[in-house]
Amino acid sequence: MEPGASEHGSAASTVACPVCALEVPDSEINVHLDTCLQVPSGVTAKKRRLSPQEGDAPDGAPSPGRLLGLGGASFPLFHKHGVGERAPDVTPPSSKRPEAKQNTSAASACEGQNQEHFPNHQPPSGNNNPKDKNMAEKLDGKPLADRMRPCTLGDYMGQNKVVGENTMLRTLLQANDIPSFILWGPPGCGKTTLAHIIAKNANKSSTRFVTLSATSANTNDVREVIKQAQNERKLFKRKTILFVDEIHRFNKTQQDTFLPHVECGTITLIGATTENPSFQVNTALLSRCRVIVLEKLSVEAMEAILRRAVHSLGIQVLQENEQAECGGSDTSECQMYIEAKALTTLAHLCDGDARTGLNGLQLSVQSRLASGPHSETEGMIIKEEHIKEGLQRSHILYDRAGEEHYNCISALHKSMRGSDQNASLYWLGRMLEGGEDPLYVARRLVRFASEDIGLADPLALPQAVSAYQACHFIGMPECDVRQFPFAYQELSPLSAATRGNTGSVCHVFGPCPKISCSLRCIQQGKGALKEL
Ligand SMILES: Nc1ncnc2c1ncn2[C@@H]1O[C@H](COP(=O)(O)OP(=O)(O)OP(=O)(O)O)[C@@H](O)[C@H]1O
Ligand SMILES: [Zn+2]
Repeated sequence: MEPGASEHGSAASTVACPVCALEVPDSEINVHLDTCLQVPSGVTAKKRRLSPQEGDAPDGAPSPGRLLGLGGASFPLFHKHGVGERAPDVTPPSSKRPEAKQNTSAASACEGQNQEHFPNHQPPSGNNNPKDKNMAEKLDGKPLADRMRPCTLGDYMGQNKVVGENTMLRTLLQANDIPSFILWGPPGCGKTTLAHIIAKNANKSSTRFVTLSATSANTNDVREVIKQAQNERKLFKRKTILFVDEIHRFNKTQQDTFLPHVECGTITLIGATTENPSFQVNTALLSRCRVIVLEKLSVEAMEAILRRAVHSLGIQVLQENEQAECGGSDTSECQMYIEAKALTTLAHLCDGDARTGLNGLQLSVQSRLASGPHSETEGMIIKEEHIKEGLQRSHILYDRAGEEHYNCISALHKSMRGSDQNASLYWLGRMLEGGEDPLYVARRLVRFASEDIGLADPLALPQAVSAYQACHFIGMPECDVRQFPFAYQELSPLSAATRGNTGSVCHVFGPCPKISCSLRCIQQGKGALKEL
């Protein structure tokens, strides 16, 4: 049957789908097309002929025709179009479509912030308090970090150098004049979140927002997006912003695909990467995009993010001298509290990674809820120890093969050069905890002994070399205890001595020689020397 032409009287209000040729009621064609166009390319024509109802996945499950969005939410490809204004797709529908990778709206993650959107689910058994049930419902389903993803720059904490008042990026965003740029920063510092905010606030009638993740997309997906972008520009005068998460995962050839299209403005590219773009992104692409560096979130920003989450869960922050009170005589009124100190500790421990912080909070709350009924006279309190338990060990960013590997060894070298015992101990601990090869660090110590101490103490080099050998013989995990810090213990005072500073660190490891303990103390700002 010819598309759109129907001779049957009864079919006057139906129209043939240009994709699968199925007759669909006029009013449902847009919905049908959304489903029909996005059936994975491998699906046979027979399967394509499903009616929209049949094609839909069962309640709650993402249908095959839907594209996975950030954080697991799903969006139809033409999400932005209202049914009435929906534009027909001009690309051949049979061509391969990106499956489960692309997403044209980043907006819906923000829905999660409203409590109504929390899915219904049974709370853990063993606790029948209705208030707690409510809390458990809020915490079930999507991870808290994803649910708390801010939608406005107002809720976006920290990163003032990049998006603070009067910064260039902020001004451009406010003017809806978005340049191509690459966001570079450690995990959980808000790269994806910033892209979400841009998507949410972009002028919908003039801008289309598409998301790809380089972890799952391939060159064909990129070409597809570019083809659509060209059509959108030609036919509807809409520009396309393409957000590519983890852009460093694309190899140089794949990155080349973007070049001419960024150059001529068919797409505005926003890339996000945790790796140094100078090494991982094509120079040609770099010259077309500004690199914007996001920093690890500060402890203050982390606290603000955590407080916002705590507030949204209805948990009250308990100051040091405050007494937790049950809201009423009825247990159902019982309030959950979190110690202010616990929040601060969490903010310190997550090392500027908001995702880790929020997920740590979620875990502590959930485990507190699951621990069963609590006292009827006292509210339920999340204490520092619960937080620590939730995080298990201090979260430290380390990447043996990437950027952090060089950052940390450089920091260790420089702290030793500066005779800063706590700092060098911290960096050493951080590397060993992160799984670094101890011999790599020991080799650096040898270099340090010859370069930085040199003839000021001729014994430095033999000591460093014997430390290297000791590590070589013993290996991890034993060199975590005494053996390995030995190298540090020997060298740092030597460095101190060469600078006329006679500080000794022999007692640094004190009664607890485990480097991980010292690390934790330093991270919490206590200082290993004082603590142990
Ligand atoms: N600046 C911020 N303000 C408020 N919340 C933030 C901020 N940065 C991150 N978050 C929270 O942390 C979560 C993770 O952040 P996001 O996904 O943006 O990290 P990312 O930098 O893209 O990390 P990755 O490189 O691992 O993808 C978000 O869902 C959000 O809840
Ligand atoms: Zn169809």
